[in-house]
Order: sequence, then structure tokens, then C-alpha cells
Amino acid sequence: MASTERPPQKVTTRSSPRLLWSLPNRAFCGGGEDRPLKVDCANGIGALKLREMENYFSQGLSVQLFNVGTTGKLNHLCGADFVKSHQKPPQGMEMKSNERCCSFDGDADRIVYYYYDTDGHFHLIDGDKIAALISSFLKELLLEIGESLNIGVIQTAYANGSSTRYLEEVMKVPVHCTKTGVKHLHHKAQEFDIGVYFEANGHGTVLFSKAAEMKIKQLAKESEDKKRKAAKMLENIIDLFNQAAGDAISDMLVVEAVLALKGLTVQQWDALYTDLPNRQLKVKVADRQVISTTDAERQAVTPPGLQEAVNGLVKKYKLSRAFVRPSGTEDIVRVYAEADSQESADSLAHEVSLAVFQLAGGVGESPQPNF
Ligand SMILES: CC(=O)N[C@H]1[C@@H](OP(=O)(O)O)O[C@H](CO)[C@@H](O)[C@@H]1O
Repeated sequence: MASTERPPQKVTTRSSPRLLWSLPNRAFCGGGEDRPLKVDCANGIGALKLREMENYFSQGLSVQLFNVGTTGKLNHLCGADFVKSHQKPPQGMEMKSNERCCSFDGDADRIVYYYYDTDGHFHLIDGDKIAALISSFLKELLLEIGESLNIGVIQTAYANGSSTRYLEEVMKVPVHCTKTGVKHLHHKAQEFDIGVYFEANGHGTVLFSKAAEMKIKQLAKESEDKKRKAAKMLENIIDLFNQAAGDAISDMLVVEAVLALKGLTVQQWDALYTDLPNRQLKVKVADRQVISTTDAERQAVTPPGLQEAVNGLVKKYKLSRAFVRPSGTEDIVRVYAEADSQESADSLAHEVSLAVFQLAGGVGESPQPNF
């Protein structure tokens, strides 16, 4: 995360590690089954911190660390961004089929999961699916405590269309779209009793309002049986989240706890929905600020004619969607496209890139259709 991206709030003092791990440890102890997890630390800070914390994990969760920074370079051929954008495992990690693996980025504020299936296909489980797993778990607990605490999921335009559809139509959770950058998601998430926010690239966390925290604590003390158990579970999970900012280690522990508690394998988690094939491209233009956007960056307002061109191209493909926006961190314009097949998503992204190049002052060689 760039320093300018950090949400405008103080980093709170965290509970003691022993307290934080109480939920995952209880989850892992239950089944007595060993749950190995391979972690690519992107040669960054996550390796040091995870090593310190390993001593607090119960035997149920065994983490094996890779790219711990003794030889490789930070984020080089490894880490969450590399895995997400190349849709392949990081260098330096050996993966067998069906092994659950995850990658942090160098500063450990993003996490993505992945595995190889028995046919050797690589499956990425990104921030959208992490949000789906966590919000379905929280929603189940809310139903059990029977309180009308509202829960909302916050995404950006990069969220896969299948994830938005799953959250809205299957889970019946309201979904909101904000501009790219965690500060925007964080801000929106503060409007809910429970605000779950994740960018597709794995940045994210969950925020609980003070009123929700108090209600849950009270129910954990005063209610009985099933209701009390659910409230206690919620109380523990609140401690586990880092509510100051997205935190790969804390998100990893939440995911591991939820998978263990629900008895889900990585494949079952992945099967919640199927991502629509998508493609992201970059276009170099003389001045990226000639592109201005609205509707949480999903529509281009300027230059004239660009949005109309995108709309015309999107109509040529099935289940398609595309948008363009100037990057906030690089001197480029980003193009995103999704469609019913990888070939269509690639072709749509290429055609939209050409439209950006022509209508928004492209420089250098015009975009080529090679993936
Ligand atoms: C498409 C994409 O991944 N965009 C990233 C990237 O922002 P851009 O404004 O797209 O350059 O860097 C941000 C900071 O790390 C991150 O929050 C965001 O998700």
C-alpha cells in the first residue's frame, strides 16, 4: 500500500497475541486434523512477523514459509501482485495438487490464496472470494444471534462480476462500489454495523461499529446456548481483524479459522462461484488526466466519445463489462475487461486499449493483441 493510501485513522494498539489467536487456535484444535498452509512472504516483512507468531499457533495450523528474504528480492517473481497478475505460483515455492497456498505482498497488507487442481490447473482465490467467505460466515453468525445488525460488502470496479452477483443474489448481502484505493473502501465500510471491504488484489479487512461491538459483547455475556456461542464467536473474530488497515497475517488467520470451523477445503471455498475470465492492460498516454470518470470510475466522462466507444465494444461480447481509468499510482491508464471466455476478455481489453490510445492521446507503439 502506498503511504498516501492509508486510511485516515490511528493504528490501534492490538490485543496480546495469545488473545488474538484464541479463535483460530480453538478452530484448529477442534478437528485434531493438521491443516498445512504454504505461505509466500514476497521476501518482505511478513516473513519476520509470521516467524514470531508461529509459536502462538496451535498444532492444527502448520505454516511453511517461502520467499522469506534471505536470498530473493522484495516482490520479485513472487508476492500477491505477481501471483494475481500472472495467474501463476510464485518462484521459490513448490506446489503439489490441492495444497492450500497463499501469497502476501512485501509490506504484508495484501493476501491472495491459490492451488493447483488434480488436472494441473492453477486456481486463484482473490480478495473478492476472501470477502465472500468472510461475509457468508459473519452473516450466518448474525442470523444465529438474531440481531438486526447490518452488514455490507464494499468492492471496487475491479471486483469480478461473478463475485458481485454471488454476494447480491445468492448471499443477499448489499454490495457497494467505491473508487479504487483502500481509503475509499475503508471510508464506505464505516457506514455499516459490519463493513467487509476487499479489493480484488487482496487488500482489505472488516470494520465493526462501536455499537455493534458493544451489542455483540453484551450478547456474549447475557444470552444462552446457541445464541451465546455465536456471539462469543463474533466477539473473538472482532479481535482477530486488524480494523486499522488491511493486514495479510490477520486476514490469513481469519480465513484459516473460517475454513477450519466450516470444515471447508480450498476447492470447496473456490467453488462458491466461478470468476468471469478477465484481463487488465495498461496504456501509455501523454497526459492520463485527460480521462476523468464517474460512477465509482466505471464510466469515462472525458475525453468525449471514449465512453461511447467502450459501450459499443462491450456490446460485441457476452457477459461483458469494461472500463478505463487513470491510475492513481503509475503514469498510465488502466483498462479492465471481463467476458464469457478468456479469448473474448482479451479481445475486448485490446479493443478498448486501442480506443484509449486513439481518443486519449496514446504515446509510443499502439497496443498489440498479444497475451
Ligand atoms: C487495479 C489495481 O490493482 N490498482 C491498485 C493500485 O492503484 P491504481 O490507482 O490502479 O494504480 O495501487 C493501489 C495502491 O497499492 C491499490 O490500492 C489499487 O488496488
